[in-house]
Amino acid sequence: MYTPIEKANILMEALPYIQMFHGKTIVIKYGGNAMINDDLKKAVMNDVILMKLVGMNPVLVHGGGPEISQLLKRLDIKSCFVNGLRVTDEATMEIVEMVLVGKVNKGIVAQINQYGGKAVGLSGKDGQLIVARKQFAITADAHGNEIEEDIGLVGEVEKLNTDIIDAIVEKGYIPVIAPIGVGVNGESYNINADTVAGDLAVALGAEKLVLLTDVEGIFTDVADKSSIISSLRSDEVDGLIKEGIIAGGMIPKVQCCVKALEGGVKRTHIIDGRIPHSILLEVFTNHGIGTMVEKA
Ligand SMILES: Nc1ncnc2c1ncn2[C@@H]1O[C@H](COP(=O)(O)OP(=O)(O)O)[C@@H](O)[C@H]1O
Ligand SMILES: CC(=O)N[C@@H](CCC(=O)OP(=O)(O)O)C(=O)O
Repeated sequence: MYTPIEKANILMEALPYIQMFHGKTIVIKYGGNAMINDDLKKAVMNDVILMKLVGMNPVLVHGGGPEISQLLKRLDIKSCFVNGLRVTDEATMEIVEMVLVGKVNKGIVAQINQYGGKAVGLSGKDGQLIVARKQFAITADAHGNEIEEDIGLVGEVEKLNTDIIDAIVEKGYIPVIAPIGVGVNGESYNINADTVAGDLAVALGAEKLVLLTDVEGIFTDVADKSSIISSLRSDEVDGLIKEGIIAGGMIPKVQCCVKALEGGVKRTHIIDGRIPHSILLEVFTNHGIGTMVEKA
């Protein structure tokens, strides 16, 4: 148990961070276990509500890959990934949009509102927020030559029209964004949620980008928990990828941090969404958690 003075000191630790981030935008990519476990879910929602109430502007971008895969399985549609991106034909796109926009997005919005926050859900179609174009996956043919592989309705961000976010934030709401893009002919595109979060952080001139994941952060040896890298410079990233130290799903995450830093975002963090209130610990305390990726 803490004494009253210890409790007061803990609260005071947050003051410089509240001052530093007052009026500033913080983009949070919400995904992984923190989206499945009820207690973790509640902790994330309350962290975001707290940030908003002390004058920060949190913007939540959510994933939902596991929920999409679950429904596809129930419908007997196979999930297939190339470079971590879901191959998306028309039938899959319909499910992706139903799950992300209809279910996940509205679920998050309802929960934030239930806990006393004010949230508005958007997909990339609302206010033409995320204009997208088709993305090809870069793979290799049998001779090792680089080729562009058609992965269907997977998109990349072409343009972000952030007016709708500005309007919502100005009215005191927390924007909750599903990573669905809209093409020039009104067609839907499936976009990786980390990518949307990174691009949006740049477009909004965010102070911070926080990516929640299911590991403690970036390790030099994934098998050795003591090898966590607490701070990484953006010019070290390519070398770690080439050496195979950063691999798999961590590659797009760290690359999206680098892109965000190059686009002017001050700080980017990859943190463990399995820790209750990990966002609070990162934003409001002296001992940030996970891995911070900073500009070289
Ligand atoms: N150097 C590394 N440090 C930490 N995780 C790594 C590293 N290299 C590869 N990974 C893998 O990346 C995974 C995180 O990516 P991913 O599973 O796509 O996350 P999410 O589901 O949160 O989007 C980790 O679970 C881990 O298996
Ligand atoms: C193109 C692509 O792969 N899109 C992702 C979109 C959801 C997502 O990114 O969810 P997570 O963050 O939970 O992985 C998908 O279809 O799974």
